[in-house]
Amino acid sequence: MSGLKITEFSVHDIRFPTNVTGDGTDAMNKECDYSAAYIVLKTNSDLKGQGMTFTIGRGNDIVCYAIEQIANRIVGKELAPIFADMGSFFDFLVSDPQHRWLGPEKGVIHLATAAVNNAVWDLYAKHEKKPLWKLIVDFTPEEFVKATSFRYITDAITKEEALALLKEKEPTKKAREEEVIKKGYPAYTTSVGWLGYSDEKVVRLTKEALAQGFNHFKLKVGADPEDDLRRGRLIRSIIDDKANLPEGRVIDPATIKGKNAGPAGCVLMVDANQVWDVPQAVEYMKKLEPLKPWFIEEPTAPDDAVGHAAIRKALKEINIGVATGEHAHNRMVFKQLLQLDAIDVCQIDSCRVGGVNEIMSILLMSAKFGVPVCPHAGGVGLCEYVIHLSLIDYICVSGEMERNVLEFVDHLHEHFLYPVSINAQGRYNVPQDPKGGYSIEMYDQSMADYAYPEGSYWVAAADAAAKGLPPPVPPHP
Ligand SMILES: C[C@H](O)[C@@H](O)[C@@H](O)[C@H](O)C(=O)O
Ligand SMILES: [Mg+2]
Repeated sequence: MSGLKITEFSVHDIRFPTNVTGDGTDAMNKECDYSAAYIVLKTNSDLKGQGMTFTIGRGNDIVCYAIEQIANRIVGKELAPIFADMGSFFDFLVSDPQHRWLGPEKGVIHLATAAVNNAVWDLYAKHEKKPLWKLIVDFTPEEFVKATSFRYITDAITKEEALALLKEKEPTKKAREEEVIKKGYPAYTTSVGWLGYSDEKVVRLTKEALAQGFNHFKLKVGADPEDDLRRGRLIRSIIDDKANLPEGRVIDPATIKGKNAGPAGCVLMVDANQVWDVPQAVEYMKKLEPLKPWFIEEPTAPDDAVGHAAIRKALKEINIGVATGEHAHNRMVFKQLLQLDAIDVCQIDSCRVGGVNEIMSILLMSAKFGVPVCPHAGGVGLCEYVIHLSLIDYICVSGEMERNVLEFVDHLHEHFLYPVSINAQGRYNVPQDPKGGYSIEMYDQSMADYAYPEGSYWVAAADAAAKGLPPPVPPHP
């Protein structure tokens, strides 16, 4: 590898018109075009690294500009010393005082950091000819700790504690790797219950998801309690009826323990996307108690760790848990959520925090505090990313899988060269292609068609708008 260098990069504003079909909508985000602020890192060899962060449309260009500014700092850098010390590389990425002033480690600048950092991890994995998860799973505990970001979290977990935790899991790693390759990783679906879907669509998609093997379903709530109850009861009426289970389907009790599962072994979760104040969240969730959800996700402002703790305490008496994390912008927010006993489920986002190194910190803290990690994946490319992170969590860090569920949304996978897939038991297959890296490479054609505003789709949409016609509906396989 001697002499391998980053020589240049290109940044792409790619937007998919999910708003046309209402995909991805929730009580806070009633319109959204799933978008990727995407970077391709080039080297003085054939090797390329791809990375992205997720936005919901407008504003993707602002993130792209920030990505350019961060990527400028790594052009010309040799890769051997970076790969040998990814922890120091992360510190370098977040330590430019001018960029740091814009965060630190939050907001647009941190989203951009994630895209660049994830692209370097992708390069590293491809260079080693391993999928990203396997690259990290093959680290020694010492290498794992070296690549993790510990700044500002040593009051929650020290390097020594992390090392001890990883060493304890080390002897049984191989067995877990074999098991998950055979069985797949547990998943749940959100794409049955987007807020903008009609009741008919919710019913149809719930039946389809059940037939596909899912037994965990998430519904968007928070716009109107009567609507939520009606939609939730519709879903419950399908998933609680044993007759609807696919033939021969047996649900493992370990996957549903303590989750308010219904008589057919199915679990419902609800997600409010931050619409409530703390007391409102408690009052509203009391109204939704008949739905018996396992948890309420994002009940209030994502930075409010104390507020989440208060909601969790209040909802304990009606046996509803609290989940959050998709908008928790760095490891320090997760630290506080864990230290305050504020969450039952930790929902990391692969590109809202600064990329893989920071995820490793959060996985370690969650394992120490005994909180399951169920990553957020409602967006474009996020499912492709997070399966790698859940595998790292299971094989190296927590050693637990059946209590966990990884979010799955069935949108836009056709644009990726190494898309995720779900097996007949409703579980994620393990990505195995040695060329796939962090699974985020997009087809050139997709990047060209959906580039904003010059891609063929957006030109056609602008033409339609000029003629007063509705936007074209993109083909879905
Ligand atoms: C706007 C997005 O689709 C969100 O609704 C989505 O990420 C969601 O919160 C989720 O949990 O998947
Ligand atoms: Mg959510």
